[in-house]
Amino acid sequence: MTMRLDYLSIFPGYFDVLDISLLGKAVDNGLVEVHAHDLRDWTHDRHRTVDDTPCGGGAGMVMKPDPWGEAFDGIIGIEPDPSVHVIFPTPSGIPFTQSAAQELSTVERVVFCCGRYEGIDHRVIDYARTMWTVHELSLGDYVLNGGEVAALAITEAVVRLIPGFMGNPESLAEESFSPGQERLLEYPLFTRPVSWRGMDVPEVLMSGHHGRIAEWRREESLLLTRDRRPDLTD
Ligand SMILES: N#Cc1ccccc1Cn1ccc2ccc(-c3cc(N)[nH]n3)cc21
Repeated sequence: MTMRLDYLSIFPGYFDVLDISLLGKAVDNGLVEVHAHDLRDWTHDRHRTVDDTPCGGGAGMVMKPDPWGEAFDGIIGIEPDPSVHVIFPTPSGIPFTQSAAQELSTVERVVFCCGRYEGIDHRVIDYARTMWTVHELSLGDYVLNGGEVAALAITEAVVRLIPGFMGNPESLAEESFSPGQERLLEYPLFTRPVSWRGMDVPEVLMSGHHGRIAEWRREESLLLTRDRRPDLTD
């Protein structure tokens, strides 16, 4: 299966980076197909206007609905199709999680709608919900200037889970937040040299005793999780 990814933004250049590294390889081997679009291509005025003042007053500007609607018509189509997943990154979205990434990794088509300014006219999202499967997703409780960086983060989390993308899929199964894994943070990792700037790799890891190593790693994960993410231990 090839996943088609479309990105709608006034800064489509953000997505040039998808030609690099593992994602570039996924494109080369046909696992994913990437298309970035400039929202301004669907404006008709001399200034290629995409924003206007908010109805009801307030600070900043809001993205006009018209360019989005015309871009949807051109990129996705005018017929409803629930198999198309449309993602609006937004600070007011539901938290994006590994399980959401897992679900999205099985989808054939994803369209990222990257807003700017103070956000997109709400009717755009309401319209999209009548046509496709819509996800309003937040990366976390902090505010970015637009949806592009969030779209890149979601893309990476999703595409790496597509079967055939990662060289060693077994490593995915062991990761924190993977299904079936206890919700613990990753234990500290070490590699050679065994001694570096007066600091040594913990002896247990050099013991070859797999039972003790597993026990040490679990204990370290429990301590780290309790200290940094007590919410995961509920
Ligand atoms: N909306 C909005 C908004 C509201 C207040 C202040 C600034 C913005 C900027 N902005 C415009 C589009 C857009 C998309 C996603 C995020 C976003 C996601 C996470 N998790 N943080 N920030 C922000 C975005």
